[in-house]
Amino acid sequence: MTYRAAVREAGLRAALRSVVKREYRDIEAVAEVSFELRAGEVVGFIGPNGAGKTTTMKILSGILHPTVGEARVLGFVPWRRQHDYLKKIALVRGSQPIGGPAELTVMDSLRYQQLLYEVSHADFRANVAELVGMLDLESLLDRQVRALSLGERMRAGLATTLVYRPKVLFLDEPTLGLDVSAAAALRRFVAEYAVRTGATVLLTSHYMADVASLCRRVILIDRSRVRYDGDLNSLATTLSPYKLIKLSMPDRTGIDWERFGELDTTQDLEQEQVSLRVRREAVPEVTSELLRQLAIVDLTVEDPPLDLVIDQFYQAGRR
Ligand SMILES: Nc1ncnc2c1ncn2[C@@H]1O[C@H](COP(=O)(O)OP(=O)(O)OP(=O)(O)O)[C@@H](O)[C@H]1O
Repeated sequence: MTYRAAVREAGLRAALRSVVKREYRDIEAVAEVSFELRAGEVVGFIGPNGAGKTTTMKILSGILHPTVGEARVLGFVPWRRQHDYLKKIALVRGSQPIGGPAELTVMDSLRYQQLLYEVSHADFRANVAELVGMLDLESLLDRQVRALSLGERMRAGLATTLVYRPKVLFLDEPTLGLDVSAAAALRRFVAEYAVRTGATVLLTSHYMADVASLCRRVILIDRSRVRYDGDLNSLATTLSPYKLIKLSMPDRTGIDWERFGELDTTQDLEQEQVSLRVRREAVPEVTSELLRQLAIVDLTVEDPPLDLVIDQFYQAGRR
């Protein structure tokens, strides 16, 4: 997907000139992105700002027509926007949690969706009852959408989107701006919804907690290309050549840590702890040297935290 974006220099003169003669620049948003999801999978789609995640979601949900390339979801070409397709999928964006007129109450918004998506009365009643329970919406049903808080809007938005039971869900930063407990509640809801309905979910989020709690598989894109597609647990092994050796010892004076590895200062450690970054292949040898030479009380070898690994990966891509 290449966007054609209008550009101009700063200043009033350039602004006036651009009214007569517009200049454009091509922006390649999604280039080498290719993947396949199995029905019922919940997959994390992660990447730094501007990587092309939202553009991919918009293509797959039929909002954007890509400049080149192919996509099929449930056998449909998304950008043909066939009614039968749109009834089976949903795009939920954390930045715009709920659509439709903001003057409506939450219940009216649900009914509006019922008409739009032709949900039978029986299905509507059953789905609303289930969603109201799962999302704790009872007290919000008679409230106007415009007067809801961000977290409440997200819950109401999920209910209005899911009331027609889409089979494929595109969740674009669903926890954006939510507090810790609202984000955790949303994660629980998505996990439970996916299990109950067998929906396929593609989720973008900058919070690794979302991805780690919901997805076994992640697709990592950077600068419009897929850089990793696989098991979340293997991500650290693939992206980072280092492990962390954490050790506890009461007396740490006069030790030249550089002989063993690189001191890692990114972690919150207890007073007696030290964390060393050591290349994976050197871990057995360094560990035995540490134990032989120093009076260590406790030693563990860990993969670096995923957030850190991913951040380092993003930083490396910027250089
Ligand atoms: N409507 C548009 N016109 C021109 N360029 C666009 C448009 N929308 C997005 N882009 C550009 O396309 C690239 C990918 O944007 P996209 O929104 O898909 O990224 P993202 O991975 O979702 O980022 P973020 O994490 O910041 O939401 C960026 O360089 C962005 O500036």
